[in-house]
Amino acid sequence: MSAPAHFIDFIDNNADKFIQRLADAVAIPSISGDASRRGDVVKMALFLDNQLKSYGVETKLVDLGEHTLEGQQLKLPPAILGKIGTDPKKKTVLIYGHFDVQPAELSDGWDTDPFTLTIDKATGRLIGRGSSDDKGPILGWVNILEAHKSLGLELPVNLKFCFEGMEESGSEGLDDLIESEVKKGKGGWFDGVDCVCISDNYWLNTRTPAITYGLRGLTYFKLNISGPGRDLHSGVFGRTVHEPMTDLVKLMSRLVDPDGKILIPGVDEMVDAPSEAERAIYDNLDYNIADIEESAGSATALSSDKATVLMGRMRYPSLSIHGIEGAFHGVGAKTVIPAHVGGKFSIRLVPPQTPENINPLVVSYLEAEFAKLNSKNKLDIECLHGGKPWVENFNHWNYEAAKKATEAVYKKTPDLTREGGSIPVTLTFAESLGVNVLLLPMGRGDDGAHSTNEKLDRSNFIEGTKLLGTYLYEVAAITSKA
Ligand SMILES: NCC(=O)N[C@@H](Cc1c[nH]cn1)C(=O)O
Ligand SMILES: [Zn+2]
Ligand SMILES: [Zn+2]
Repeated sequence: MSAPAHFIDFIDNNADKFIQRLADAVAIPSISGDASRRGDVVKMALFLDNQLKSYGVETKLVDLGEHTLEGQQLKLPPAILGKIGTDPKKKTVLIYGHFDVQPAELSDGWDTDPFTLTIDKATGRLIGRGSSDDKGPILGWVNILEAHKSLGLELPVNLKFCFEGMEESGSEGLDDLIESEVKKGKGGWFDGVDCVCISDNYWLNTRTPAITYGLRGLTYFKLNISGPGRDLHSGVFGRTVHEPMTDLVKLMSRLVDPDGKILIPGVDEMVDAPSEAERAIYDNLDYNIADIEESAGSATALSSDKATVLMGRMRYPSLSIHGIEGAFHGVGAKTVIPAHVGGKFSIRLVPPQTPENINPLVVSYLEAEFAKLNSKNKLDIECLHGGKPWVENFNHWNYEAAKKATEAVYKKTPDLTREGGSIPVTLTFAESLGVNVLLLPMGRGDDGAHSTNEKLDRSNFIEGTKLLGTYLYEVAAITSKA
């Protein structure tokens, strides 16, 4: 059962309206990691809830409690649970997405205001924070609902939705919600779910659609080093007191080599080398070094061997240094010794690594390295958040449906990929619901998620909406034969 032609036509004929809806969503700066933007994350939840309701979805906003951010006690933004259709003869597909975004400032190097969707007519790029990660994909589902309601067309499957506003900040509160719904059994929100579909990642390149069966996990650290009672004049106190920034830079330099090797004993060693057969998977993906260098915007790939680069992203851990809170970073030449600095880094994890088995290695290594500095400053190691990696069985009708839908819409066989990023809730869905989980990306490898000038190509938004809709029809078709 392929998607009806009038559904496909509706998507084409309403493309400009869908892009306006994306512009309205991008205009809400729903940055979950910024306490001053918490009201905007809630505003975005209400915007999305309203859209879902207007196309016939029964929803509930779930209070996830409170958390501490930037020293403030804040209410977590609500999660949105939704459902439409209860036909026992149909499969039930659970859709997950997130409506929060990463921080973005014009001064980071954006060419346009990050929270005004800018349409580049020449390239078809829809530029704005969240366009690809993840407002475009979640609005793809809304577009599908609108099409079915407007056309008086029955959905081919029952749908349940779980949308959250804290994904970019560790999905706080969501695991507890899912687990408490699952515990309710028959009456629980996720009762009857047959499979899960998540659209929150990217193709490998700019040409070939992808289906994704793995994600890396994450553990995120902040190393706080403090000493002097206040910021000091470097002319008065330089070579006079232990400097927190000097200690921190030394410690951070001992985490990872420039070639990506992780220096914390036991971390890289936990992961087996690939077999010949596994290596062949990476050799055969439609990908070349030029793709990574084009999307990175620089000819700086760690190797000229494509399988090595791909495995570095998909099946090995990586350690990245993100920034230093409290360090002088303004214009000019301020001669300050910062009194407190907080160095941030994270490790992307792959099976069998988890925050539980990796964090003790990180903490004991850093404590030992700090002791070697003989500094009188104080070190405090904070783990900000974490999540486990996930790898799925792709020999399943859920993946078959996604492959057929991709072939129908894009006339291409999709790449089967593992993703370097993390979506902590994926494993929770897989384990607590016991059903197959699939990632079906909408955007391209050069979208620049989390970066400056994030974009979603117009064609990916429109064809991607058709893809997600067609996938639902293929789920219905495949499972009705089984
Ligand atoms: N599109 C998924 C995504 O970007 N996930 C984030 C999750 C995260 C964790 N901490 C901060 N963000 C990712 O960085 O992979
Ligand atoms: Zn995302
Ligand atoms: Zn993201």
